[in-house]
Amino acid sequence: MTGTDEYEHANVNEHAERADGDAYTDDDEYDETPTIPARTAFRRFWPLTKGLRGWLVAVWVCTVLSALAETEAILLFSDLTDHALRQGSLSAFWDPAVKWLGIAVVGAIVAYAGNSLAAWITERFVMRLREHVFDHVQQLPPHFFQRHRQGDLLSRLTGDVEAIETMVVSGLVGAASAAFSALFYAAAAFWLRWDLAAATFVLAPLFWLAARRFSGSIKDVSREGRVADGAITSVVEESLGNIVLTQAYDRRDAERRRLHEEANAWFRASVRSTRLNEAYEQLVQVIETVCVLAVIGIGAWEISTGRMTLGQLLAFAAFLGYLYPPVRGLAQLGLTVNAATAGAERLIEILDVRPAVGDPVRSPDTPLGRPDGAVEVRDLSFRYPGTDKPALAGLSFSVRPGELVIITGPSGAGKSTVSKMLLRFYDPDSGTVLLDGTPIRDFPLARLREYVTLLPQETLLLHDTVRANIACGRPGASDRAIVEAARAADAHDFVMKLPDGYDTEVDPNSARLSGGQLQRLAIARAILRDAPVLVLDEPTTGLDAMAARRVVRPLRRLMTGRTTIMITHDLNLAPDADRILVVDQGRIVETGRHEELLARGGAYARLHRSQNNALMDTGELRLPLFTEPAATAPAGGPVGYAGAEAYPGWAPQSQSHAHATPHAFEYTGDPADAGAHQLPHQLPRHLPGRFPDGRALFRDELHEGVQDGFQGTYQDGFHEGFHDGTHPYGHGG
Ligand SMILES: Nc1ncnc2c1ncn2[C@@H]1O[C@H](COP(=O)(O)OP(=O)(O)OP(=O)(O)O)[C@@H](O)[C@H]1O
Repeated sequence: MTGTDEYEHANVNEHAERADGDAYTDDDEYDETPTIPARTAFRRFWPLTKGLRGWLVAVWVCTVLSALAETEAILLFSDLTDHALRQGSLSAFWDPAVKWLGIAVVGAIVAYAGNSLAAWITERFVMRLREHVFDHVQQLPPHFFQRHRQGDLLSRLTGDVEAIETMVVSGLVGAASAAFSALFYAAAAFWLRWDLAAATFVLAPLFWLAARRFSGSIKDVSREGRVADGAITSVVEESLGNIVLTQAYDRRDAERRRLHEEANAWFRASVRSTRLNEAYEQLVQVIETVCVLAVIGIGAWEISTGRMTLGQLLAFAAFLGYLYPPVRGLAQLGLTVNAATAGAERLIEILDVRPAVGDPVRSPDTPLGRPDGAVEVRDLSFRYPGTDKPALAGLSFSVRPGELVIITGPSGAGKSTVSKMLLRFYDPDSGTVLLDGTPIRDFPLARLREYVTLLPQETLLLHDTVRANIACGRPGASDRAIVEAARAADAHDFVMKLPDGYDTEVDPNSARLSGGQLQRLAIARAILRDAPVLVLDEPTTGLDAMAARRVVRPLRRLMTGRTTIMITHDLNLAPDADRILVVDQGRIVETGRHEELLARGGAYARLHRSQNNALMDTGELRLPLFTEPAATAPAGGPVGYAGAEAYPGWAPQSQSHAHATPHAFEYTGDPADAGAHQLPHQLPRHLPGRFPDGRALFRDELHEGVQDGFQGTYQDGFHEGFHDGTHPYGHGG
């Protein structure tokens, strides 16, 4: 029994088993957390105790032994009173005293072992539960996070998780020990004087009535407390995240008021909760006093008639003294469990939100290898959960391997939704996305996202070193590969200027890096990932003209040789695209090349005009992405790159229908000496090569002027490298 075993199979997501198969969505229920009975909540989390249950039994055994030891000690006390104390005999003292001491020592050891074990089980359970909920939350669709306050989610993952522990583990252990103790003390009391014990137990239901009276209110107030706790965390989190707005607009008072309001709710719930618990405690004290007085009264009468000794009465009173705490504990436990149910409800609410997508149920008939990158979107329609308006309505397009397709259109047209479909953040309501002819639903999610890389609008950073931030593109990448990727992304120079170079810690709010630098780190990460399909969501948005200019070259290196779908408002890159799709209201309204669309004078021409009036000149962005064939290529061969086969070992790979030019050159010679063959320098720049092992080679021109290349300083040349950051044969140039 290791504690971690088996539990992975525990099914806490009970909704998966629901007979009616209802898919919970979080649309309507999140506003008001559903009320769940304690028993249902307990059953829901019980599976997480798998592998810990043996230890729970061990704790119970310790509890039983410890209760037995206490019982025996009380009986010895009665013996001492009647024989040693009343008769004043020292010789009658030693025997029971030694026994008592022995029992006390054994009892202490057992109690220590039991309590330590209980703490271990408790913390293990909390850890599992937190990981389980965290894991689940990480699979939830993007709109879940847009709609829910992060602070509240944090509070659910911390406070509510701990609350559930008091219900499942501590609750169970507490209930068992209280029940065993109560049973032993009651049995001992009956054994001493059954009639006296029976008279006392007549009053026991009073405890139960008192607990019942309070439990509902305590659950309500706990729920209010948990909600207020989430709200406080949210306000603090949001306020700190918006500190610039707060300071720039002097919103300190407004933020303080917001915190005060939430803190007030917490304050009221907290005070009410303490008052209720205290009232319950005091009521129970009074009930106990009534019981004790009843025993002393009956006892006095019994002693006066000679039917009872003083030692027996004292032992009896001691049993009652021991008996009440567990009885009270049992009733109190009901209250604690009820309070914990409020936390459980909040976690179950999250656990019931289903991930929008999952891995394919059965593996495809043919194994899915690395695709070439042909993307086909067929008749895609999609509505975000909880909305009436479709975000996509019958959208279709296809992209051949290596092509660049730009998706543009007005705000809210559905462009980013297309990127979410390509990465399968959501499945469409109808239609399909195919990658190399295979529906993307048939790819395991992890595999799909390895083949289709997203460069999102906002640059996402881990709170870690620069090295780790690049390496997360391909976990396990060598340092050399990381540095090469950073070089290809034009990030190496600025990284080296950071205080600790690649070991400099950065974080999402780091002021250390500019927007353009962050974007270049993201490009390095994507280069390292080396996926055949790239989805770029507004890669230059938010950057000023200079910064945008600096990311163009690394972006080109990234895009070369990959299928690229670029979502952008920025039409400066449009002349380079093999095809432009203009999207509006979830449909494609125009498609064609830049010049054709401009000549047509339709939606695209209007968009282009409005942008040109609005945008600053971004100069270099207008450079064509793929330069025209080099004049030096020998003539007389296939269309576009005539005579390319004249270069030993290399042949043109595929051709764009738009340009009738190859997208790449493929090494067709002996794989054994692939590394020894450079792409012939006469071949046009920007065209990638591919080696038989599938690794793509990029080639591009260097900056004008002097720049650090792979192995030295270059001037007006070009260099080559593998997209995975390794370098085949030194450098070109
Ligand atoms: N999480 C969401 N929940 C509900 N509706 C959404 C959600 N995200 C987007 N939408 C809606 O879907 C439609 C398409 O949104 P999308 O983000 O794809 O547009 P876009 O073309 O990328 O816009 P922009 O250029 O402003 O980024 C819009 O009407 C938008 O309001």
